[in-house]
Amino acid sequence: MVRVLVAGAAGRMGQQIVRTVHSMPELELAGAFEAPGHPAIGRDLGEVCGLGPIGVPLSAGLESVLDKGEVLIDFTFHSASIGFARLAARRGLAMVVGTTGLSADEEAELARLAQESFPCVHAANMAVGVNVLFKLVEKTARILGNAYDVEILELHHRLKKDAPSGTAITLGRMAARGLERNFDEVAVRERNGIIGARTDAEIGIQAIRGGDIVGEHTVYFVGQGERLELTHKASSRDNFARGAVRAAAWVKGRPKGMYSMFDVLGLND
Ligand SMILES: NC(=O)C1=CN([C@@H]2O[C@H](COP(=O)(O)OP(=O)(O)OC[C@H]3O[C@@H](n4cnc5c(N)ncnc54)[C@H](OP(=O)(O)O)[C@@H]3O)[C@@H](O)[C@H]2O)C=CC1
Ligand SMILES: O=C(O)C1=N[C@H](C(=O)O)C[C@H](O)C1
Repeated sequence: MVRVLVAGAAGRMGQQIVRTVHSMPELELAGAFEAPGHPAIGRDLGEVCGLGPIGVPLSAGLESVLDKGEVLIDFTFHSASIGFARLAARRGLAMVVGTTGLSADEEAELARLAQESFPCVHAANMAVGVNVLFKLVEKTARILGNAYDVEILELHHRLKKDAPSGTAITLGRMAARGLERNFDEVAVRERNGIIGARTDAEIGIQAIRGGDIVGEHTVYFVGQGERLELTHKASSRDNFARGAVRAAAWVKGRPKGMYSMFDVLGLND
């Protein structure tokens, strides 16, 4: 039995994770919370998530449920995730972090805290199909090489706060790895005005926002006279949540350190 805590449990991903954990007998929904002051605090979590009453209240803040759980699943907001990681580090609480939009400093702090104090799975996308796409993009970039321009397009719902998506950034990093380029040096995140010809090395990323698009990513390898497009389309949040819950079961009892979904899925070369 894995005792799971869910951060941001009234959010889009939080609700989906609650429903997924609730459906799995090998996992126990030990606690769930929103930030103090959230209007749903005190309500039955099952009511909040459309399950009907389950006898678990939505609590106020991680500290109020910290002692009840073994693994914290976090899909919230970059600054909140870092706060949770600091608390997890003090208690040795395992974490699954799906939150995107972390700054470079926050990414580094999360990695340092995990390496020093607790096991953590961190991935911009927990869907199996996207993690296969990450591998395909690295391999495709290595095969096609410098003769093909790499461009990435991502589409998400109108309420998404960060851009470009964490998945698009990871796709860029995988392409850069395959091409032996430094992604941070070659990434181009916006184009506007008289920008001149495209450079050979750049990897472009564009973001579209609208309606209720769950998440779509395409990597274009554009050559002379042909192009290859690799696309993933999510039509529900279920695959993200199932990946996160699989990671939670996997990470319990692991040595402290930072892990990815490649570790969880056995996709490391
Ligand atoms: N790795 C993956 O597979 C995926 C990652 N994501 C990422 O997950 C994150 C959340 O996405 P989504 O669910 O759509 O966003 P939502 O805004 O719907 O949910 C986030 C929830 O976290 C809450 N929250 C914010 N700060 C705190 C805090 N300090 N303590 C407790 N709860 C807090 C929010 O409350 P409030 O509304 O009051 O701010 C909200 O309920 C994003 O970064 C997104 O990119 C999304 C899908 C898949
Ligand atoms: O905010 C979202 O919705 C999503 N965010 C993740 C990201 O930024 O990559 C993953 C998924 O595409 C949905």
